[in-house]
Amino acid sequence: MKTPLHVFKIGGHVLDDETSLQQFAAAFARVAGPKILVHGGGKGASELLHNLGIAPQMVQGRRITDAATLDVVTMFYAGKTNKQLVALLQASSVPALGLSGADGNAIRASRRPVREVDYGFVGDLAAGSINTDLLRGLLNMNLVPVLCAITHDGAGQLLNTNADTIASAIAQAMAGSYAVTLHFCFEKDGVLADANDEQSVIRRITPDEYAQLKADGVVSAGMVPKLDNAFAALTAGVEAAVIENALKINEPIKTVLCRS
Ligand SMILES: Nc1ncnc2c1ncn2[C@@H]1O[C@H](COP(=O)(O)OP(=O)(O)O)[C@@H](O)[C@H]1O
Ligand SMILES: CC(=O)N[C@@H](CCC(=O)OP(=O)(O)O)C(=O)O
Repeated sequence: MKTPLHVFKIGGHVLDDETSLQQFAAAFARVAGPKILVHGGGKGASELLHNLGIAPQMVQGRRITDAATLDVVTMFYAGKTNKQLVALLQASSVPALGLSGADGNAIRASRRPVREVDYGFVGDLAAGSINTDLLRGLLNMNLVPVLCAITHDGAGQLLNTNADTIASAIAQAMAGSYAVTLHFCFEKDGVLADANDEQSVIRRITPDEYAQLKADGVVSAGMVPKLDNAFAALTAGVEAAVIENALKINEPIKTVLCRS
């Protein structure tokens, strides 16, 4: 029997609000057993870039990351956001250890090739990108790795990688030795059948139902890459994938994704 491992991802809206973050940290502390946390911060990064006079640019959910943008997001994700989150987790007695993908060679990426769009310093993850030995070693020391969206190419270049993709890649890579549950946490209680009705959580979704929800436009925007990443993880051997409210991770309300 494989040991259970919980891989959590939290995103922009929750990270933006200190009260929500404190509530998440307290709930996260109650999750038993080995766990890993991946965080984004895209919403705050866009606000900061805007304030610095750099126009944020997103194409298909990925940030066009020129050299100036890379500097800002590195300072923001690997600096302020990661360290503030680690401090709040420590305050909730979680033995958190903050890492970028460069630290301990945790996540190696390759710069996205220029095709129709030049994404700049955006990193894609291939098989073998995740340093599973490092993560296993940290978990065996009873530490909780807290990873941000900054990766590296192994030749000295930092890169910006979507945090949902990182969480899914970690879940898939760790599935060889753990029974992994992947949790995508955000500010709603799950995937909603009606975007205007917070009570309309769809409790389970199969791949066929997902295709229909996407075609009908019920699932759109940032939820599409989240569900694509979650279903990809299920196909690649992750035991379970859920979409849930970051403030209610220990409550039964959530969307559970099913293989069929
Ligand atoms: N059916 C749906 N149910 C819930 N959220 C949805 C749905 N379709 C689209 N969304 C949108 O997807 C967003 C989540 O994606 P995103 O903003 O990228 O999250 P994060 O920054 O947490 O990764 C929600 O805030 C919501 O606006
Ligand atoms: C390449 C790319 O798009 N990177 C993302 C990384 C942060 C992220 O994914 O944040 P959320 O999960 O909060 O959206 C970005 O800079 O927005």
